[in-house]
Amino acid sequence: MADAAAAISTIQSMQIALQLLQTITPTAWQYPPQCSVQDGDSFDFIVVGGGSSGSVVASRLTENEDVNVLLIEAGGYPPIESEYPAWFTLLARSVYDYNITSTDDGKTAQNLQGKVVTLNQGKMLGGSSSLHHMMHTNGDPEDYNEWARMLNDDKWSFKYAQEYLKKMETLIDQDLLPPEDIACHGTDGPLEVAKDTRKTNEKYLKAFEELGHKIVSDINAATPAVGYTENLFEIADGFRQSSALGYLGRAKNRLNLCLALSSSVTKILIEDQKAVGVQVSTANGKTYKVYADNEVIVSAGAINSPKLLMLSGIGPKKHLESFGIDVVADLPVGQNLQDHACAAIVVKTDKCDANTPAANPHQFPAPSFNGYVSLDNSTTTADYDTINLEFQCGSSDILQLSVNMFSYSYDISQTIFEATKDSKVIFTLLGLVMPKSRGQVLLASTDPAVNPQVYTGMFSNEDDIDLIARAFMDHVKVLDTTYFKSVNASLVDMGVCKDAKTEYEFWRCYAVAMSATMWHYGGTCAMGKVLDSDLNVLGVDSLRVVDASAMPTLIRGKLYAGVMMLAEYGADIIRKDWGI
Ligand SMILES: Cc1cc2nc3c(=O)[nH]c(=O)nc-3n(C[C@H](O)[C@H](O)[C@H](O)COP(=O)(O)OP(=O)(O)OC[C@H]3O[C@@H](n4cnc5c(N)ncnc54)[C@H](O)[C@@H]3O)c2cc1C
Repeated sequence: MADAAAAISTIQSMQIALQLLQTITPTAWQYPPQCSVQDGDSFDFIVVGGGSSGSVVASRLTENEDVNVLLIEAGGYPPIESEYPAWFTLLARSVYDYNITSTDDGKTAQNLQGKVVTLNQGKMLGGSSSLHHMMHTNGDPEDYNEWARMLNDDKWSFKYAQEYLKKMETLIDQDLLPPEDIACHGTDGPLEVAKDTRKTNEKYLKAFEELGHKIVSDINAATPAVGYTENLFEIADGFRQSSALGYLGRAKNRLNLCLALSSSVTKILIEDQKAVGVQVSTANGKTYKVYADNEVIVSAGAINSPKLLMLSGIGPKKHLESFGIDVVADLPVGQNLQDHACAAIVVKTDKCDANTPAANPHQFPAPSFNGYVSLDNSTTTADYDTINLEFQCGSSDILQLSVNMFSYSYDISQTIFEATKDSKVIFTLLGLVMPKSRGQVLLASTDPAVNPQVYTGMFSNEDDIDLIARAFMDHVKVLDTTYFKSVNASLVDMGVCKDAKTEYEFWRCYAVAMSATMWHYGGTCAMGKVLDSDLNVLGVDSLRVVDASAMPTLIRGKLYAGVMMLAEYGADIIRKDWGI
């Protein structure tokens, strides 16, 4: 416990020291300057939230210099620790995070601190892309084809979505991939991505190959997206490539883009079922109203977008009425919350590598490889994925990750850390790529400063528990492969589920006991439920939602690339609708 408590206190001290550095805004030069906004000002478009999606929308709309856009962001410029890829742990639970936690359901997350999930979300320009973990995966082509089927609108099918997946990116270090993979990538988009290849991963990939898994050079080029692979990251020249850097960096000299930072939208102004503007509250206590001649676009993320809509009278009628909010549109806002539920295991070896160099802050903090696995022949798409990280003996990184990022309890974090004291370990996060469970976001108060209530709904669907148990049983077969046997690999005992009678029972219990988030929240203002397939809010004119909440389902990968595709596509739909 002593080490875990010390790790938290070290992180908190570093966060405070770095906050002081941020008072001179050392990173601001890379982004648009702030502009002065007056009560009553009007713009062609107002974008709420300068995060991953909002940066895309504001940047794409202002490519036309006849169009003026106000981008309103609750946070400020990203701090220096956001730029160094290895330092993301310092951003979790800091002033750059909304510090939203789930509601204790008495079943999941019971080995996380406070028995709740810490639902990190970036509160700064670039939003969650300024603090996330930078793994760049497109999901499976079938994910988008499924959206098209659900929405009865072919424009979301992969053949069109792929154009936007390519439009957003520039693949650098092309020599690390074969030509057929390169053809699946963009070459002049705002977001730079690169492959992270490390020699130490070879033995692990070989072990999974021995079990019959495919090893793929690039999961984004694989159809179906199944196999084991080293990762592509949104890291270029040693720095994080957030959407703010990529998209707003390009727009920093545009006079038609007005950026308001440290400003929270507290309400969407709606007259006669038409969004006409927004009400804003600034960090220094000013409030004002601004107006949109064309549209208001909400890009506040999968937790804050539904909150803002509900505060503005758009949401489930009964729920809004219970808070005395006048109902503008009765829609299932906040329902359908999805996340990639997961749980961690740690495998311990009898090895310690001598003379390991200090971690390079310009790289992802540990060698990593991911697996996307289909459990049986009845499905061609993946059922589960794993993120696998190798940590050296005595690594304090794994402790910080466990205690501050995953928020495992001090006891569990200490158990993990003890395991590394005399052995190299592999930390694996195993999750379901297409969970059936659903949660919900509800208002906790009519005060816009209060975080909403989030019920993750994790493992509320029995099929998810069955699937993840089988997935764990499948994954741990790797302990019987040549390499893992040669280093006497064994699972670290987390002290949970001692009463389980069978292996299947153990993993069912373990997955729930050790459940955590992959931070891939989506679906809370889904197309087909709250939005039409052009991202318009049903029953309210001149209002769209463009962010992770608009996704009808998650994608079978990490979420960001899919969200960016949706934002690129959304910006194009808006431009076409307005002929700009
Ligand atoms: C810790 C973490 C790790 C992750 N790792 C990965 C990964 O490795 N790979 C991957 O693909 N995905 C990852 N993700 C998921 C991915 O980052 C998100 O799905 C994606 O960034 C969401 O984009 P968004 O535009 O919906 O929301 P955000 O990027 O969160 O943007 C929302 C923005 O709106 C602002 N805002 C909110 N409310 C208001 C308001 N009322 N007024 C004004 N502004 C407001 C916020 O401050 C924020 O800037 C991770 C996410 C997290 C949190």
